[in-house]
This record gives sequence, structure tokens and C-alpha cells, in this order.
Amino acid sequence: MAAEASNFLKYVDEHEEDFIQRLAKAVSIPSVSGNIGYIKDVEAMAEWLLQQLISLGVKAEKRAIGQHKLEGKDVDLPPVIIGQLGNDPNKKTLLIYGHYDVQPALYEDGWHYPCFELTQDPSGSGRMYGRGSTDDKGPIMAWLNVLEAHQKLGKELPVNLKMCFEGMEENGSENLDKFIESEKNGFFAGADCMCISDNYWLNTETPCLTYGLRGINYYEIRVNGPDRDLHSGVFGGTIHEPMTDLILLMSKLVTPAGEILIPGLKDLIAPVTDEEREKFEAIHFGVKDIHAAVGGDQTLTNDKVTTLMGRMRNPSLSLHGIEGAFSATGSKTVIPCSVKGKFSIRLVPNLTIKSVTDLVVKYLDAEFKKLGSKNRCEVVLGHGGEPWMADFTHYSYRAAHKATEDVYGQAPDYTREGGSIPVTLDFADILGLNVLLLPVGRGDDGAHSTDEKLDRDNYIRGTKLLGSYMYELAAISK
Ligand SMILES: C[C@H](N)C(=O)N[C@@H](Cc1c[nH]cn1)C(=O)O
Ligand SMILES: [Zn+2]
Ligand SMILES: [Zn+2]
Repeated sequence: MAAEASNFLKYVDEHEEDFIQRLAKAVSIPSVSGNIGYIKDVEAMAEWLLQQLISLGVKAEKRAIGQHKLEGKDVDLPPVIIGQLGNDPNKKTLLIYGHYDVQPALYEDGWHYPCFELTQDPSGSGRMYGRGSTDDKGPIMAWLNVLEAHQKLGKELPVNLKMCFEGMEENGSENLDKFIESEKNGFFAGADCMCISDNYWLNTETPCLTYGLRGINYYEIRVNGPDRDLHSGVFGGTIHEPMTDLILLMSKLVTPAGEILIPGLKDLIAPVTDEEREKFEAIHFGVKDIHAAVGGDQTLTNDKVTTLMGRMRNPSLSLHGIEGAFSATGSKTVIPCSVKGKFSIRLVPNLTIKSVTDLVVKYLDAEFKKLGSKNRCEVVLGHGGEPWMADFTHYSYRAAHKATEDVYGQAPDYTREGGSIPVTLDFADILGLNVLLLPVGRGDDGAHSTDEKLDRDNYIRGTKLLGSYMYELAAISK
């Protein structure tokens, strides 16, 4: 461990409670980017984060990045917050990214704790529940904790730090690529490498460094029929029903065993190399880790490597929901006039947003024609992100490896994330940077799920990890 880091680590140990209060404040702002009803909260979260950064000595500002359509209305995109601390030509410059928006959360979905109130597990396990605790407010707060420790200790950071925080990650990071492009020779100039903390360990015990992400294509199948909802007793048996068409189409996408049924898609996947397989075999993981994380034994196979490849190396297709369908309690006998089926496909090398979309649209159009329905059907790509891979032999990974050993007393696993952070590829390609994914949370944190949580130990040691990584990065030769 770099000796200069020791009083930083001591500060972290002495300020655990303050750091938890910081996370509690962040979680209390319901910054859901996908619903129009939360626009004010997303703005409030951006403003609170900006003020936190300024109070920690960061030269920070909010940047507007245009408008988008939300629930049919034109509204401002959440601002990007950029900041800089340190500009010493003798130091390396690290760029960090995080997102201050969160997935939706409703108590009725099955939460056991208030969704937007950081709640400590009463049994004393150290679990801290709340939407955004692990994705991605916990990691952002961990960076802020690092800054606070240095400010209060009167210590300079060992590297120059540039920061970019967005509020649209959970909805496709719209326009962020354009912002990065426009600031390539401006704000982002001079960055040596990049670190993103926005994914999770594979299990509950082994820290990891992540060098790959699956991409994502998010689709809607829109089936429109009559111009109003109808009584099924009066009109059932007389018209083509949009829900019936949609369910049929959705059933043609994937089998219960997870096999994607879109013709031609498999042929586009890059063949798996021996080196890749060896990397998967070396990971500390068992299907029991998935059983623990999902609270059931629903794994498709008991084989470790097949399971890991299912998550990291193969595409997957998930059906998410149907907008416009009756879903409340009770027995409403309605025929919905217009429904939108939502599904996504996780992309792996060499699948691209376009190649997959071409196949999806062609296939669903043909399947719809086979139904002979008089309804109208349209397949729309909502947002897309390409898959990404990094060079994990880069000095930034070596620094993070060392920091993990310092903080956790064990070497990290090298993993690929099944989830997507589409802007990672934009940062890597547009700025020409090596990107390291350095997760804080565990595999059972339940990101996007009910009872999302972050363990107190991961939050505190995660703060130490991010700080130690900066020290190792400063010390390592390129
Ligand atoms: C891994 C990251 N924390 C995350 O959750 N990413 C999301 C991104 C996304 C794309 N569409 C909606 N959200 C994910 O992988 O689902
Ligand atoms: Zn997320
Ligand atoms: Zn995230």
C-alpha cells in the first residue's frame, strides 16, 4: 500500500457514519430518469451533487445536453455534471464517470423497505437498502468520500481528477456521446485513463475488475387496433385483438431455455477462443452464487462455465412487460385497443445495434404477416448500445489489481459484466482511453430489483478501494 494513503484510510474508518449519511441523502432523492413525474427530482439530484462537488473543492458545473421525448412530451435531458480537481502536469489525469439517475421503484413491486429511504437491516447484517444504493449512487458517494477525506486532511489528490456524472444512464444516455465528442479537445483533453464504478462483483466474496460489457438493444413491438378499449363480452370473438397478436409475437422471440429464436443472430457471434474460456474457468464462482442472488434455483444449467458464458459471453433476450395491458388486481374484462410489448437483447461481440435490429425487424414483420391480423404492428428500437472490451493488461488495471490486494487482501477476479453501460464504448472510442470498471457492490445487491442494497462494508471498503486505486495509479509506471 502506498504509504501516503495511510491517513486517508484512517480518515475513512473514522467517518463511516458521515459517509452513510451522505448516501442516505442521495438515496432520498428519487431521481428516476424514465418517468415524467420524477423530472424535478432528477434536477434536484443534479443540483445536490453539483453543490456537494463544489463544497469539496471541485471546479464543477452543470451542462445542458438538449431535449428528448419522455412519455410523449419534449423535455430537457438531465444535465451532465463535469468537474475537475487538480491540474498538475507532473501527475496522471484520471477521468471518472457515474450516473445519478436510478431505475423506477414502487413499494407495491414487493419491497420490504421504503424504496427511497436508506434503511439499515435491523438484524445488523450491514445491508443498507434503497433504490440507487448500489446502482449507482453508492459508488458516486464513495468517490465524494475520497474527496472529502483529502480536503479535510489538507492533502492533494495523488492524481488530477476529471469527473463526468450523467442522469440518463438508465434510459440510454441520450446525447452523452455528442457531449463527449464536443468536449473531446475541451474538458476531456489530457485524460490518461478512465475508471467507471457502476457494476458489481460476481459473488458476495470476491472483488473483481471488469474488462467487458454486453451491449443492449431495447425494443418495443407496438400493436394498434380499434380506436378505443372494448368490452370483451360485446366485441370478443368479432375482432382481431391487439394483445393476442402481441403475445403470439413475443412468444416467438425466445424459448424457456433461453434460446433466441431470431434467425441469423447466432451466426453473427464471434467464436469463443481458448483464452476466453480459460479466463472464465479461473473465476471464483458457482451457480450457488446465482441461486443466492436471485433467491431461487432457477439457473438454466449447473455448469459454471456455461452459466458464466450465459451471462457474459452470449447474447440473451428478456421480455420485460406490456404497456397498455390490464395489470391491476381485479377482473377487468377489457380488450386493450393498443399495446406495446417491451423486450431487450444483450449484445456480445460481433453483434451490432444495426445488424441485430435488421434481423429483429425482418423476423417480427414476417411473423406478424403470418397472423393475418388487421391490426397494425410496428417494431421500434428504443435505445441501443454496442458491446465493449478493454485491454486488462493496461497499467490502470495493474494499479486496480494492486489496490484490491491492498484493501481486500486478495487478488481480484477478472470478469465481464452481463449488464450494459453503453457510454463506456463512447468514452473509449471517442477519447481513445483505456476504461477500467471497478465495482464497489456485491453480486447479490439486487440492482434494478426490489430491495436493492449496498453492504456497509462494501461501501466503506469501496471508498478505500477507489482512493487506493488513485495512489497505485500515481505510483505505477505506464
Ligand atoms: C450495469 C449498469 N449499472 C446498468 O444497470 N446498466 C443498465 C443500462 C440500461 C440500459 N437500458 C436501461 N438501462 C442495464 O444494463 O440494464
Ligand atoms: Zn442500472
Ligand atoms: Zn448503473
